[in-house]
Amino acid sequence: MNEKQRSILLDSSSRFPPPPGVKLSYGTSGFRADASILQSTVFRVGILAALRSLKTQSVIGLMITASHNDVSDNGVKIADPSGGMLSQAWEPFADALANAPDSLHLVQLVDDFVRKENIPFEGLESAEILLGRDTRPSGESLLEAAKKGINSIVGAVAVDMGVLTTPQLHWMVRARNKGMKATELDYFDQLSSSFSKLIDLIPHGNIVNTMDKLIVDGANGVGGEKLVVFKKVLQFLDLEIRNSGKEGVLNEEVGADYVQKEKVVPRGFAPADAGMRCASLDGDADRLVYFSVIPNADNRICLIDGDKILSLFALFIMEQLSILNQNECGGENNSYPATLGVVQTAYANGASTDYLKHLGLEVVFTPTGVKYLHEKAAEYDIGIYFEANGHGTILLSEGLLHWLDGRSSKPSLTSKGSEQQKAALRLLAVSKLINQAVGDALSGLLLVEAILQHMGWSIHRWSELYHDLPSRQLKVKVVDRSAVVTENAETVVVRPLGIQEAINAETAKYPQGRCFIRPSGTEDVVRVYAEASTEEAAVNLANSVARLVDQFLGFGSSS
Ligand SMILES: CC(=O)N[C@H]1[C@@H](OP(=O)(O)O)O[C@H](CO)[C@@H](O)[C@@H]1O
Ligand SMILES: [Mg+2]
Repeated sequence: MNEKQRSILLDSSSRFPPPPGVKLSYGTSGFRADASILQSTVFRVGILAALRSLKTQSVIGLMITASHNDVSDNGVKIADPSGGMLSQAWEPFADALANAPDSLHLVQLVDDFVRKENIPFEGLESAEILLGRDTRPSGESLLEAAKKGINSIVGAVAVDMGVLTTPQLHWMVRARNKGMKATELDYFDQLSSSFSKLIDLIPHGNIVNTMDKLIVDGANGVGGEKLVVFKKVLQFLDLEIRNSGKEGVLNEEVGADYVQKEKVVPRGFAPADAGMRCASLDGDADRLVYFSVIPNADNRICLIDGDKILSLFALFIMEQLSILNQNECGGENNSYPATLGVVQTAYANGASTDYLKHLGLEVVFTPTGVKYLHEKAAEYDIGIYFEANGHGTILLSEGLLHWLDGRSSKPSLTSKGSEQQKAALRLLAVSKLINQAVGDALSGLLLVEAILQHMGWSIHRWSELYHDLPSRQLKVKVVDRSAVVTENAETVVVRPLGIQEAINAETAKYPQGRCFIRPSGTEDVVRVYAEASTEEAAVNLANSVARLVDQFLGFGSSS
């Protein structure tokens, strides 16, 4: 770093001192905290984004959001050139940068890192960072802090894309780096045209849902706002949007996280909605769950979570692959040996995993956090990943897409051949509809709707694919959640010593019992997940393991 660059950085960073006594970590999905303490962190992530852009010589994204967390929280994360999450190799630097005690340390850190990573840094190179934020009131001033961070690196340019869903920003970064058009209009165009394509390709006689409207809970956030705009250009789908943010508080008793964890109707929905097809987005619209209100059941819902969305997607993909694999009139088999895999986390309901395995699918597990699931799914020609909370997508390999392109344009004289052409066209449309960068509630919703219409299924038919095992999730406040160390995709606790044995002993008391704990990466809590054969058993198991967590790690413990 030359003297001029060093003094610009020193000067600007001295205006963003870190809050005293706060230690932040990049976590499951970027930095998150109460918005009032994030100015310095976001400024520094601006610097990081500029360095990442210089290093990769590509467009980088910076998103300001705290997703499903309280409206008073906020957060910041980076989208890499592919549109995916920041490379995990850079996370330790992100942590060090966020926690540098003053500007001198910060400049030294940047200098060392630039040298170690060989980042071109002569002030001649350019860097471009797309900025987005959700609807949180703190977003605007945090975005200004990010711009200041970016501008303190010579040659780096910040482009404010305004209020966006998280997946929109990731999509734009990916599109820009592929040399494609990348405005919000382009995003809506691509989604609506691929959705229409899938509807066009529906076999005759299957259409049952077209007249039947879908009611969406927008979590009072950006997803609701965007859907109101999108609805105007969207064909073949009757949408009613509630909790679109005009009134009501972001994520307060609304949204996918609330619906999935509490399993009750969100605000804005009533017993009169019983039987309707409903969906919930989270605060930044990267999660999607479906539900239907159970009649006369005290606000309880029938939840269709990420696991069941995954199952629906898997069935559709398998159907298309099986059509493509049929020999055309006994001719040579020119099918593509596509690998298909599904990726889940320990939060996946055990019944879903059994169901998927029963279908003959390869099911693998990773730790919580899309960065892990995405990486694993990318190992397959078609990788489908979902967290139970509704965050997920389908990745299709370049090799497969190339083959499908050829297959879809090959003229065919036989009916089987034309069926195969249609299957290829469907998979190509899926690859355009479903966000290849990150899980996306809007594109996921359209794919669900297209598949339900393709299958001719109601929400109830879909829900009956399998029955979830009763489950319960709890949060426990502890002295230091980093004292919990897990392995085996978070299913086994290795620290503190002895707690895993105690959890095992509790779990063994319950038929079909399964239970694990892990430190949250987005909140200052330890999470407990329990599953068992009855509702009561799942609740009891979760409660007794929560007590164990409190004994080992709580404020009355000796740790
Ligand atoms: C149990 C649960 O829902 N965990 C969520 C939550 O992470 P935690 O590390 O559990 O706080 O937020 C992440 C980011 O949205 C999401 O990827 C993850 O699935
Ligand atoms: Mg989210």
